[in-house]
Amino acid sequence: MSEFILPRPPHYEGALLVAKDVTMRFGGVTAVSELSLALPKGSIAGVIGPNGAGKTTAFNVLSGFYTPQEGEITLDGQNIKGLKPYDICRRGMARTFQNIRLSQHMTVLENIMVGCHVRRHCPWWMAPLGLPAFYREEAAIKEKSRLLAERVNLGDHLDDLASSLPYGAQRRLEIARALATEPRLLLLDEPAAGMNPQESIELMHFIGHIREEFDLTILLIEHDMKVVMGVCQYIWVMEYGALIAEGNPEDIRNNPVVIRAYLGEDMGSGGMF
Ligand SMILES: Nc1ncnc2c1ncn2[C@@H]1O[C@H](COP(=O)(O)OP(=O)(O)OP(=O)(O)O)[C@@H](O)[C@H]1O
Repeated sequence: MSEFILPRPPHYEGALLVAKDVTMRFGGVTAVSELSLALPKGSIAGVIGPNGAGKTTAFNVLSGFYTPQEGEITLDGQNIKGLKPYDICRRGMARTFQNIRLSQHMTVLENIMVGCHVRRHCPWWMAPLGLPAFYREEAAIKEKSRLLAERVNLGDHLDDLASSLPYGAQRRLEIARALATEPRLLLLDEPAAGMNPQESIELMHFIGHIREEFDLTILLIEHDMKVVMGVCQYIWVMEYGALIAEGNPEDIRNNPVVIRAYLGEDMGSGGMF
């Protein structure tokens, strides 16, 4: 019997996001190597791997921040490789960042409103003309943003600067801004980073709830294995840019190749899964 569970051929049927043989190089460094994955609609899935495995680069490639040298990427059957992040966002993919990228000098409400502008119908030049349609839409955007702020427990902080929020709240604000773009697919890059154990548990419930409420498919990168194992139905494992394993949390937890990849980082298998 084989010692480990090899990555399976992706099941493209019913997948919202598909990557086929995607390779991304930076000069001599191959950050992502022949990555293939198919993310089923409505699922919550994770990408894990040791530091430098290529996870964030994979997210940057999937969301249009980098164009890979090789491979194909489709969202709901449509090619998105080579499109700009804004266009990919308009097609229904939103994301958060490993290093929080909020407009720190803007308020909570303003940050969420920025996300809403992706779906704005009235062009900016209507504003100086004082056209009522523009102001009606602006009011609707404000109301939608207020409701989203409430949804992420920031309803009492609408006028606070993003920079004044604690770390965990900034992460929730990033998620609210992503939700404001009305995504079908949400990519979360290390959503539990910097959170204490109680906040991480709340985050797991929150991710499950927003998936239901907003009819989302969610792909996340996470180092906190309790969060990954608790919330993901399916997991891809990367090492040195390539997939080394995939499967449900049980498969991954017991996969010697995965344990070895992490042991190589001195993380130990006992406590981590
Ligand atoms: N813009 C870049 N230019 C050159 N090399 C890069 C660039 N971005 C990433 N890399 C390299 O690609 C490899 C993968 O990095 P990446 O940040 O994607 O890993 P990661 O799995 O997200 O790591 P971590 O868990 O530490 O965030 C690393 O060797 C990194 O140094």
